[in-house]
Amino acid sequence: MAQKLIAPSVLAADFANLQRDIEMVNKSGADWFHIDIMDGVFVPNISFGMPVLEAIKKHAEKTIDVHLMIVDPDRYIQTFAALGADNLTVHYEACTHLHRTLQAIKAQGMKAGVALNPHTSVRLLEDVINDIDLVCIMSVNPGFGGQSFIEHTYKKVADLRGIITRNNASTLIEIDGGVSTANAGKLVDAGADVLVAGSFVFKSKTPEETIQELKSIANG
Ligand SMILES: O=C(CO)[C@@H](O)[C@H](O)COP(=O)(O)O
Repeated sequence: MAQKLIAPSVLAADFANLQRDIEMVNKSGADWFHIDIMDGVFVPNISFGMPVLEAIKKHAEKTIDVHLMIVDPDRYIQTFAALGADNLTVHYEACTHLHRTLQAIKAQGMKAGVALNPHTSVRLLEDVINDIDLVCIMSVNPGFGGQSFIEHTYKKVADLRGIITRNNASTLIEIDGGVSTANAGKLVDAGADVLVAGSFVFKSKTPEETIQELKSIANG
C-alpha cells in the first residue's frame, strides 16, 4: 500500500522564526509543506502572499502544496507555477469553469487539486475525478488554523474513496483542518492519503516528534 503523507501547514509556524520552522520540517518525516494563501474575500482572513512563499521556497526541500483560498484563482496559476508550487489546489466554490482551471494548472506543470468546503458534497466531483490529482476535503471552515475537526468528514472521505475507486482514478485524498493523533487513524481507515496538520504540529513542544507520531499512526 502507498505511504500515507503528512503535510505540516505553515500557517501555524512561527513567522518570526520561519527559516527555523522550515528546516525542522525538512529534517522531519513530513512529506509536504502545506501553504495556505488567503485573500480576505473568499475566506474572512488574509494569510500571506508571494514574497513569503518565495522565502519559504528558498529553504524548503519537500513538495510545495499550495492551497488557494482566493476568488478567481485562474488569475494566479502562472504566478504560483513560477514561484515553484508543485501542487496547486483551488476551491470548487471559487471556480466557474473547474475543468478548464484544472487543465490550466496542469499545463503549467503542476498537480491539480480541488478543495471542498464542509458544505460541498464530494458527489459534485464525480464527472471530473479523472482530471483531479488531489481532493482537499476541508474538515473545518477554511480561513483559520486551530479550529475543531468536523466529524462528518469521515463520511465524506469514505464517499470520495468510493467515487475514486468506481472511476479507476488515482486522485489523492487530503484532509485539512483540526487533524491530530486523535483522528489520523480513523481518517486513513476511511480512505485518506494526505493529512495536513497546522496547530497540532507547530504548537507542539516537540514538533518533529509530533510529525513522526502522525506519520506512524497514518501508516499503521
Ligand atoms: O486551510 C486551513 C485553514 O483554512 C488549514 O491548512 C489550517 O492551516 C489547518 O490548521 P489546523 O486546523 O491544523 O490548525
